[in-house]
Amino acid sequence: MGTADTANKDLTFSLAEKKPKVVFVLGGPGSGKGTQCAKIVQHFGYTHLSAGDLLRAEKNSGSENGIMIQNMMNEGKIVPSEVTIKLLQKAMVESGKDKFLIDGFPRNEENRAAFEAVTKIEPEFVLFFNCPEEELERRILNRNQGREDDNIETIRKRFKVFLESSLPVIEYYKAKGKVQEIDAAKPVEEVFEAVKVIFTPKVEESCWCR
Ligand SMILES: Nc1ncnc2c1ncn2[C@@H]1O[C@H](COP(=O)(O)OP(=O)(O)OP(=O)(O)O)[C@@H](O)[C@H]1O
Ligand SMILES: Nc1ccn([C@@H]2O[C@H](COP(=O)(O)O)[C@@H](O)[C@H]2O)c(=O)n1
Ligand SMILES: [Mg+2]
Repeated sequence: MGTADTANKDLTFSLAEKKPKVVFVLGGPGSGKGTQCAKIVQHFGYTHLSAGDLLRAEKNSGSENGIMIQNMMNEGKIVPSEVTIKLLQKAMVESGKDKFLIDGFPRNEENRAAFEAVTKIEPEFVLFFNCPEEELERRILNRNQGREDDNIETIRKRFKVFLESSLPVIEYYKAKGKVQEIDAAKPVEEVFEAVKVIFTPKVEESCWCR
């Protein structure tokens, strides 16, 4: 067995031991996943891992996959799961934490099935930020963070990929009763009020009767 295979097995083993709590955060490009994750981190102590940010960092690190990642991102396409899952596993283990918001993953059926097969982790639930395309387009074109894929041509490709490949994943988790859907077209603070309700531990009704 090569050193890379051994390293991957070690990552898988470390994660399986920890049994981390995972929430998948999904929604169209520009729906506010990153914005709301930052707030959830502050209020509820999760660790935020954005698959897109990890891929951008990997691309910028000069890795052997750098050119492939850049080409896929510029086309709004989804990078093979093997690459993204390794980055996620490494980030989870290296963080030393056990409560994660995994933002922008799984983006397609391949991502979903491979993550489950490799890590054996089932998400606690899926947070889905639902927002109309015109609003997504407006937000991304105003984002100004220097992202190469924030141009109208790539935005439209990303939105098409979202409809064709990512929505079916959301439907898969809906059928399992795991989706918490939020109206993400509202202002940031209003969206976060709805998010807080989901993350705030529920007080059992029976507690009030005692
Ligand atoms: N509820 C909101 N109302 C208006 N603007 C918002 C809202 N939420 C986020 N934004 C703005 O929209 C832009 C996109 O937000 P953000 O980066 O959080 O989205 P994202 O879902 O992570 O996008 P991507 O999938 O492209 O990474 C940012 O400029 C952000 O400030
Ligand atoms: N699971 C994923 C997530 C992202 N990508 C690629 O990164 C781009 C940007 O993602 P954001 O979440 O930061 O918008 C995305 O368009 C994909 O090209 C991926 O391949 N797999
Ligand atoms: Mg983001």
